Amino acid sequence: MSTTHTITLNDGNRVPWLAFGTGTALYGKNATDSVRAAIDNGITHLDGAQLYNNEDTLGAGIKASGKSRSDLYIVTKLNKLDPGQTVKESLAISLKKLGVDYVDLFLIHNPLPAIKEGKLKEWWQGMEEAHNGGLAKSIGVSNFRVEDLKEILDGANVIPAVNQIELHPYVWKAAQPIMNLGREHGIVTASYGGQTPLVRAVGGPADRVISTIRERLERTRGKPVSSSQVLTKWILQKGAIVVTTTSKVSRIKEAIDTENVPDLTPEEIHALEAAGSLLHKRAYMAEVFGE
Ligand SMILES: NC(=O)C1=CN([C@@H]2O[C@H](COP(=O)(O)OP(=O)(O)OC[C@H]3O[C@@H](n4cnc5c(N)ncnc54)[C@H](O)[C@@H]3O)[C@@H](O)[C@H]2O)C=CC1
Ligand SMILES: O=CCc1c[nH]c2ccccc12
Repeated sequence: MSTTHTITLNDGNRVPWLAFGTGTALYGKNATDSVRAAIDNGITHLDGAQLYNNEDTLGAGIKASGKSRSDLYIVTKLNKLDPGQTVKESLAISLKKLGVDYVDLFLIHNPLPAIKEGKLKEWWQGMEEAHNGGLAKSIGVSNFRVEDLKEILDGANVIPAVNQIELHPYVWKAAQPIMNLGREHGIVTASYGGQTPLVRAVGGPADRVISTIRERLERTRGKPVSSSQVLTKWILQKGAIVVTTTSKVSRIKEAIDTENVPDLTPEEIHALEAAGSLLHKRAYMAEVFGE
C-alpha cells in the first residue's frame, strides 16, 4: 500500500499528499532506519531540513530503500547562511549529504534569520537562483506570516509553491489570514504538528467532536477509523499536504489508509473547527509567532 493522491502546486509539480518528517522525534538523530521503514511501507515523500542535523542519515535511508530517485519526493529546508554564502551553495551542501542532485522542494525554514539581517527578499532571490539552476524543482517557505509572505511576493519572479505551517484545530483560527493570502496566490499549505490535539493537548475541547466523528466514519466505512485519521482527513480536506512522523509501522500504514476514510461532512468540519477555536495551542515556533 502506498499513497496515491497528489496535490498539484502552482508551478505544475505534483506532490504526494503524505510526508514522513525527520524533525521532532528524529531531530539530531540517525534517521536511516525510520526513513527506510517509511519508504518500505509506502511513503514516498520525505521531509528533511538542515536544522534537523540528519540530512546525511536521511540520505542513507533513501539509498537503502533502493527506490529510484524519480519515485521519491524529497524536501529540505534552508536554516541559515554563513557569511558570504549563497543559497545555492548552502543547498549544494544539503544535496551532497542527501546523496541526490536535486530536491523536489526547498523551503526557507523560518523567516527570522533572514529578517534579523534585513535580507528576506535577498534570501528569496537566492531561492529563485537555486530553482533556476535546477537544484530545486519547486521552492517555498515555512512558518511565514502574512507580513513575511507579502514582503517576498513584492518583486518575486517565482511565487512560493508551498508554505509549511503548523495546522490543526487549535491553530485553525490563527492560521486563517496566512492561509487566505496563500490561497490568493495558489500557495499550497503543508501542515505539520497535525496530531497536536491527540498528543500535545489531550483533554482539550476538540476531543469529544473528534470521537463523535470517528464513530460516524467507522460506521459509514464498516472498518476501523482512528482519531488520528479524523485529524489527518480534516487536513486533507483543507487541500493541505500532511507532514507527520512516527516510529511505528502500524501508524505509517494507518496514515496512508486515511486516503480510504470517507470525507467529513461540512457540519462535522464546522463542529471540529468551532471546538478548536475554544483553545489556542501552538506546539512549535513560538519565536516566530510570539504566542
Ligand atoms: N517546518 C517546521 O518548522 C516544522 C516541521 N515539522 C515537520 O513535521 C514533522 C512532523 O511533526 P510532528 O509535530 O511530530 O507531527 P504530528 O503532529 O503528526 O505528531 C507526530 C507524533 O504523533 C504521534 N502519532 C503519530 N501517529 C499517531 C497515531 N496514529 N495515533 C496516535 N499518535 C500518533 C507520534 O507520537 C508522533 O511522534 C516533523 O518530523 C518535521 O519533519 C515539525 C515541526 C516544525
Ligand atoms: O521544523 C521544526 C523545527 C522545530 C521547532 N521546534 C522543534 C522542536 C524539536 C524539533 C524540531 C523543532
